[in-house]
Amino acid sequence: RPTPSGAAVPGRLATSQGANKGKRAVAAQPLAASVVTETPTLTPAIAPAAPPAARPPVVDAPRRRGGGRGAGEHAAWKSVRQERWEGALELEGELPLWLDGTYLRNGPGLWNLGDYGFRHLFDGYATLVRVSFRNGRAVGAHRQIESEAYKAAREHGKVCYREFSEVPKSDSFLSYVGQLASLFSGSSLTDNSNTGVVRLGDGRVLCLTETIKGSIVVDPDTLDTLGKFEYTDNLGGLIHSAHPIVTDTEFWTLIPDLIRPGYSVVRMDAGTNERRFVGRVDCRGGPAPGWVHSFPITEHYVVVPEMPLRYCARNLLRAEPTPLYKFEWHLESGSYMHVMCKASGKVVASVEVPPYVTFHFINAYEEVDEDGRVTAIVADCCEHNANTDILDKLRLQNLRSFTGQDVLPDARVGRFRIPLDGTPFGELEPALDPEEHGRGMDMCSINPAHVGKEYRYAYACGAHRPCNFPNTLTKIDLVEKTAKNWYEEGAVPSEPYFVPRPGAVEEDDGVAISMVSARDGSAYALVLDAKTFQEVARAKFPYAMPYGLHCCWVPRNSNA
Ligand SMILES: CC1=C(/C=C/C(C)=C\C=C\C(C)=C\C=C\C=C(C)\C=C\C=O)C(C)(C)CCC1
Ligand SMILES: [Fe+2]
Repeated sequence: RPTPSGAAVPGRLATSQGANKGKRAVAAQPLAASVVTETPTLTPAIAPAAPPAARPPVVDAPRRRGGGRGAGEHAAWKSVRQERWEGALELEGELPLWLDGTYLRNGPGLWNLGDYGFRHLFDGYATLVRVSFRNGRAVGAHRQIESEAYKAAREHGKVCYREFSEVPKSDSFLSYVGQLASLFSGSSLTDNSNTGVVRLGDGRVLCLTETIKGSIVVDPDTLDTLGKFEYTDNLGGLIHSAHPIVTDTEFWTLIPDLIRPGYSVVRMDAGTNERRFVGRVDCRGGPAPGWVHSFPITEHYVVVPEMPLRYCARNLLRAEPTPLYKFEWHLESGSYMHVMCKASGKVVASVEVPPYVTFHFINAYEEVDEDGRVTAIVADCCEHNANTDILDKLRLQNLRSFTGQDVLPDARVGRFRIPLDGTPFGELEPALDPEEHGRGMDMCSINPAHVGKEYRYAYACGAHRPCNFPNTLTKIDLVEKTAKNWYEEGAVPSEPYFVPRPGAVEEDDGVAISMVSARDGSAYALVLDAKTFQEVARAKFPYAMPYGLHCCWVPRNSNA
């Protein structure tokens, strides 16, 4: 049956009123077509195109379908059960009236193809969630992003592109040869943009992953997939950082060079699709660049991390996942931090630092002496104690089998100090006692007005132990070196996203919004007062919502 998007998905239509029957639900404005397109319980989240007998043999033994309703499995790790939904959300508490705009959250929400369950959290097809706030009310929605990878999987009932740990299974030697060829061209890599979502300075909203082809433009109101974001330059490359730094006027990103190990630092003006080359950083260690999921900038510099967890072209080609997926650990190669001047593209510092593992930089800023000269760069990140175990812990099987044992590896706020005076070494120390946030630390945000500048507060996910995944929200005070924590038994909260109050002067004047998947299968957008870190409201979805990664905020009429 066609859904409003035209996609054929098995299921039934129900109005949001039906879904919310008997509850105190208030619509922000009349919703013409508020629909649930739901798949019946325990049927595939995506219908296979052909009956199993007609499908080519599967090389890998199919894993038991994850995402079932098995007791003990948390809803955070189960595939979203509908292709799309929109409706008014039931409110508990009072939303601030100034909160006027749309919170968007991206993430890998669909980990099943028929009976086949994906392995890793990062493999899932992208699910975009929206919560629009207006006049103290909230309307929610979600929708699958229509990447080529997702559309092909839906059509053929199998993985057709190379995901984080999943690869297409060849059914013949010829198709294997074809796959190898497509791999070298990059065309077999996924465009499943399941990682970040950013609002560009010109108002376009982009969903992103680490492949350049996985930059997809979406409509923040309808959640329609509008098409590929085509970069009109000739910079090439297959992968980039999943987290560009975006301001009202520009977009900075890093493009790793896997052939001649290094990174291109590039910049794109708002309103254009053309990235411009700013400069190149050569790697100090080998055999490949370190993984750059994110990086920080300051007012005048771009910080380029080179960690010993490095890309591995061979692992990109492998049919079965290796222990570190597309990466390899090269402790002997050293760990480095490089600093490039934004204006000249020159590398002004390149220092060796203690080994580290990070996905997410929090922020960076310049340290100046009494004459106003920049003497060092301070860069903070969510650091996993130089331990790659976290990648294995994020396998779905591990996430779904929490037995009460404390298995989440320790993490901290790692603070780098990179001197600009030619000293060959930089420092890496915890910015505060990690016990303050339960030794869990990832998925961070800060007040956007402080990007690249001195700052005091960061919002992130921390831990209340024992746990197998970050299960608290934490507000870090980097001056007092303390944390305020939010915790609810059985809750799996996603990145707390800071939204400033319009006109705010103080850094923490605003709210932190997080989507929470609760143990009882419910899900809600939690709004915390960023100053006190106390709950002000929750807007409840009438169905379970899987875990998601990153968010952005689109203020109302920001483009008018
Ligand atoms: C890495 C490559 C690819 C895919 C990357 C994807 C899909 C996502 C990466 C997401 C990350 C690193 C998220 C980190 C989350 C950390 C958490 C929740 C930590 C919690 C710990 O306490 C492609 C697209 C397959 C291409 C090759 C490289
Ligand atoms: Fe990320």
